[in-house]
Amino acid sequence: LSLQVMLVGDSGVGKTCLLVRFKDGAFLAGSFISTVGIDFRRPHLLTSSSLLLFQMWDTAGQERFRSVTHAYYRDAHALLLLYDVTNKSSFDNIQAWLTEIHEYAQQDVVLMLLGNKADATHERVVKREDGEKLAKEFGVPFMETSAKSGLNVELAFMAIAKELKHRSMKTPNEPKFRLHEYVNKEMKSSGCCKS
Ligand SMILES: Nc1nc2c(ncn2[C@@H]2O[C@H](COP(=O)(O)OP(=O)(O)OP(=O)(O)O)[C@@H](O)[C@H]2O)c(=O)[nH]1
Repeated sequence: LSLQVMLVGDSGVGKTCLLVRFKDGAFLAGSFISTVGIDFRRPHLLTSSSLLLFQMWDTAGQERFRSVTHAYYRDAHALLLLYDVTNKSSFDNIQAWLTEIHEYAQQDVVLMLLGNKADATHERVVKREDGEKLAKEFGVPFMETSAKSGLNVELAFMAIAKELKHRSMKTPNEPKFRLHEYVNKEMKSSGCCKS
């Protein structure tokens, strides 16, 4: 099963880093090299019952590459929409990203909202509750992630994979996979004080 997954969101929110963390288990520290146009990677994920091949499209967040990325939305099975919890405008732009997604992506595209850089406690300006609220408003699953610490990275990709796998099987007797419930159950809190 080959799944086309696209990472979208403002420039600098950590799309490339999240993908590298998932693929190689490493964090790209230091200088920030902005993605030009679109970057293709092919990691795979082993679930309990099968090997899932991901085709990952790491898109450029910069405005000047938007027309390039629009062309790819149509083929995406899933979209990971990222904002940066240390950057308010990346959060404020989520609505605009959602409008764009509705315009260009397939109607049944699997969508998940991710608040990245959850490790950056001191620089945080967007509260987790704000992310949760926005996600609820738009009916999309949400979690905070960190490409730096690895928080929820595997889980985000695994949740997407499970959802897509269930959709592709189309076996009527199989209980429906509930992405929201799975995410809520499995999600690790990034907060210090939640029990
Ligand atoms: N603290 C922290 N920094 C991060 C995290 N993820 C990414 N960064 C930093 O944020 C900067 C931008 O990361 P990228 O992954 O290149 O951002 P991008 O979204 O791919 O940007 P474009 O390619 O321009 O769209 C880099 O300096 C990273 O080191 C994270 O989870 N925590």
